[in-house]
Parts: sequence; C-alpha cells; structure tokens
Amino acid sequence: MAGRFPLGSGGNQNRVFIDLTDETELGDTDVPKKLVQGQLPFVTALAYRSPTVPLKRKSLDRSEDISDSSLSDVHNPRRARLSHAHPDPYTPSPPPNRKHSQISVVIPSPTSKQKRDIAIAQSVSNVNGMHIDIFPTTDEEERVNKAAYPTSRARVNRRSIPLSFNSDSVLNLVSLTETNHLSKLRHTLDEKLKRINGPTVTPTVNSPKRLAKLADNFEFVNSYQYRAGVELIPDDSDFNIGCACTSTNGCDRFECDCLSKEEDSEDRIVPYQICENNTKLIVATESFLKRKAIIYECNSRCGCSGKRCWNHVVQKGRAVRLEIFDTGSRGFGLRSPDLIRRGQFIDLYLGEVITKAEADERENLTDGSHTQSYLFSLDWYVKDDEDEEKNMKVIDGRKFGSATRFMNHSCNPNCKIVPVCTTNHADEYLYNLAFFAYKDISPGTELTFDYNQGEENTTPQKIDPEAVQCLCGEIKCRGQLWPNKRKGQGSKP
Ligand SMILES: C[S@@+](CC[C@H](N)C(=O)[O-])C[C@H]1O[C@@H](n2cnc3c(N)ncnc32)[C@H](O)[C@@H]1O
Repeated sequence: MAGRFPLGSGGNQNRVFIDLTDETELGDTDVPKKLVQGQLPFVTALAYRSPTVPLKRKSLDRSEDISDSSLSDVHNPRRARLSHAHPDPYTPSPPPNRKHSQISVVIPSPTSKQKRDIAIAQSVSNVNGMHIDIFPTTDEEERVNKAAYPTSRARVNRRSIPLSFNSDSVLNLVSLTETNHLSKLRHTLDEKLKRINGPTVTPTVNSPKRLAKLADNFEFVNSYQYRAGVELIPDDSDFNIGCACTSTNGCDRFECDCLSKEEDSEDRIVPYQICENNTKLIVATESFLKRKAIIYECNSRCGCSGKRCWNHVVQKGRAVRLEIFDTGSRGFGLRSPDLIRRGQFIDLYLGEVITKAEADERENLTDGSHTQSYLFSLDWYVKDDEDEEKNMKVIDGRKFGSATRFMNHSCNPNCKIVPVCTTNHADEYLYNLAFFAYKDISPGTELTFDYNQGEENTTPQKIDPEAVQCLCGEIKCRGQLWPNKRKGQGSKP
C-alpha cells in the first residue's frame, strides 16, 4: 500500500513525502479511505501513530534538511503515507527525471521491541482474530495513555472509525453495531409474537434483512381488523340463528340445524369427527376435506353449550405451535414443531378486512407487478356479478395478520383452506378462512396450501411469462402461482 502525493505541484515539485506517523482526521487522504474500505490489511494501520511519539527524519536520496514547507506537509491533509509494515505492490517506477527527484520519509523511531513486533506483524498473514500483543507499544505511548503527556491536538474519535475486515473478526466494530441492531430487531419481534393468542409462534430467521422485514413491517393480530367501508351485520340481528340442540345432550352430530344440507337431500353435511389417533382431538372428516363446503359452527345463539358441543373447533383457536422460517427462494415459510393430524385445524388467515374497491386500489399500487400478494377474497357466495362483487370483502394480510400469512403455495399441498362461519351466520360476506391439515404432517414439515384451490389437477394452458414462477418443486408443479391475470386468491375451493 502507499498513498502518493502527486508530483510537480508548487513547492513540492518532484518531491515525495512518505509519512509513517500521525493520526490525521478521517477521510483526508487516500490511505485512511482505503483503510475504511477495508482494502488494506490491518498491519498497515500500524504506521498511523500518535504524533506525540518523537520523530526521526531520513532523506533517502541525499542528506538534506527538510524545508519548512516540506515539514508543513506533515499536517497537509493530502500528504502521502507509506507503511513500512506492508510495502505497496503497486508503487510505480521512479519518474524519468530522477535527478530532481527526492523522496523523504518521515518515520517514528522504532525501538528494538517495536522492530520485533513489526517483524511478527509482517509474518501474520491472516489478520482475523489477531492478538492485541502484536501491536507495537512504546513507553511513550503508555505514558500518553496514562495522560502523562498532553493528548494530540487534533482529537480523533477512534470509535467513529469503522474498521472493517473481509470477514468477521473480534476486532470488527461494524459487526458489533450490527449485532446490537439485530438484537433490537429480535426483541421487537419477540414482543410482537408474545401478543399472539395460543401456543408459541417462533421465528427462525438469521438474515438481518429478512429479520428487519419481519420485525418492522408486520403486526400480528388475533382477529380481523375492519377498515373503512366494511359494513357488518350485528350479531343480534334477527337473521342470525342458532341450533335447537340442548346443553344437556350436547349437539346432535347429524341433526344439528347449524350443519349445511346436502344439495340434493335433507341430509346434513357432517364436518367433524373424533380423531382416530387422539380421542381428545376433533378433526375435519376425510370426506369433508375432499368436498367444497362451508362449515357453520355453533354460536352464541345455539341451545347447546360450547363446552359440550363438538361443533366448536375453529372458534376454540389454534392448538399447535408454529414456526416462521426462512425458505430462501420462496421467502418466509411456515412449519410446526408438533405432529399435526389429518383434519386438524391449524390456524386462521387474518388481516385487514377491506372492500373490493379498496383491494383493487391496493393492488394497483403495486404497479400490477406480480410481487408478493396477501389478498384473499371472501367470495364464497359471490356470483360473477358486478353488484354482488361490491359486497365482497377482501382480507389483506400484508401488514396485519396471523402466522398463516407466511404459508407458501404448493401444487401438492398438505393443508387446505376452508370457509368457516363461527359467530354470525347471517353475514354471507364475512366468514373465517381456516387452515386444516389434508394429511398427517410430521413435525418440521413446511405447511403449504394451494393458492388456486379448486384447480388442483389442472395444468395451465399457457404459463404467463409475467406470473410469479412456482418454486414448490413438486413433480406435478403447475409452473406459476397465480392463474393468468389473477393475483388475489379467492376462498372458493
Ligand atoms: C402469502 S405470501 C407467503 C409468505 C411469503 N413467502 C413471505 O415471505 O412473506 C405469498 C408469496 O410468497 C411467495 N411464494 C409462495 N409460494 C411460493 C412458491 N411455491 N414459489 C415461489 N414463490 C412462492 C410469492 O412471492 C407469493 O406472492
């Protein structure tokens, strides 16, 4: 390394000064800049020492006193420097007119101990984890440290000098501040996660950038967040009905009025059963998971009591622990450290409840680019009719939501989203989006669902070149996330 002062300017014509001393202010020469940018090995910094150390002057070309103007170069912010500890491999050849050239070197006088230390420093090729002992120290420096001498005039705040090395080092101040920042982000995130009802939701995210995304830009919520323009039918509306079952007997599993009827008969659709492998667990039946139906759970208007009624599953809340993790190419993903049984309720998809118009506006703000989308339309009862669509509500999980907001798509998913009405049966345009396990899911397996539920076995005729490419990795992968020109998922299975 070496800083070179350009020759041929003013009184310093054809004279090069190489300063091995001093600790001038940051950024005033080439050398500190290189240091800051980490282009120089650390041993180079050994040359920058306190000007309080006595100096010895040497002229290499011929014995000559250094003129006052030359001496003043010691405090010239653009003066040259060279480290004797690490000669510059790029030092150019001497200029053609050598006769008038002179090179003066201003060096501190190294003690024999320093010489030994410098020799050791030169032999250190890997600076990471370098031990403090290899810094040359002198009695003078020690006295300065003890304030026996006045400190240097130009006070340098060493803490503000961002020394950086090519990899992590015990001496790396930048990584220390980063660590500090990271622990703050983790704390923010932990506080947010603590507010979630039910078993723990933990993040396993190491990348600072991704951690910041999670901690800063997202709020976990435990219920829908209603936004302007969304009209709700009150719970006590006459249209809100309950079943005639009694709390003494509990709900009749086949006769309960809350259950939907088959299309072509008076038979009720039975959504739940006791789990074969765990009698304490009520799960969605296998046949129900294969069909396209909505679940009406019993509510406050029902004659049965919540405690004895088997038709209270989703409204009891999440019973499995969840983990948000980094999938790499697909962003965050979701998994559980628990075994999840087929048909088991996992969690709700939550977010802001907005009108269709608002959802369109929000989607337009993304410039139509197929970036990440968190919009979910409650279009179960909505026919393809403009008036009907006006009533439609959309759940936006971008800024507010539950952990299921991190569930990725798979063309061969292990979860299914089911519309479930838990409280108000009267409002056709408002219900829950509940995730159920399609199959037994072993702990640690990524939880996925089909973003185009209902189109599971289809192959797109033409893959939209602008669509988000599907990276699920399944053999029968359909290649893209959204059907052409449609990004907000609907809940119509
Ligand atoms: C509801 S979010 C899922 C969570 C998301 N990975 C995150 O980091 O926030 C949907 C977005 O995740 C990404 N994604 C989900 N499944 C994917 C897949 N199979 N292939 C590629 N990207 C996927 C897409 O960017 C999509 O818009």
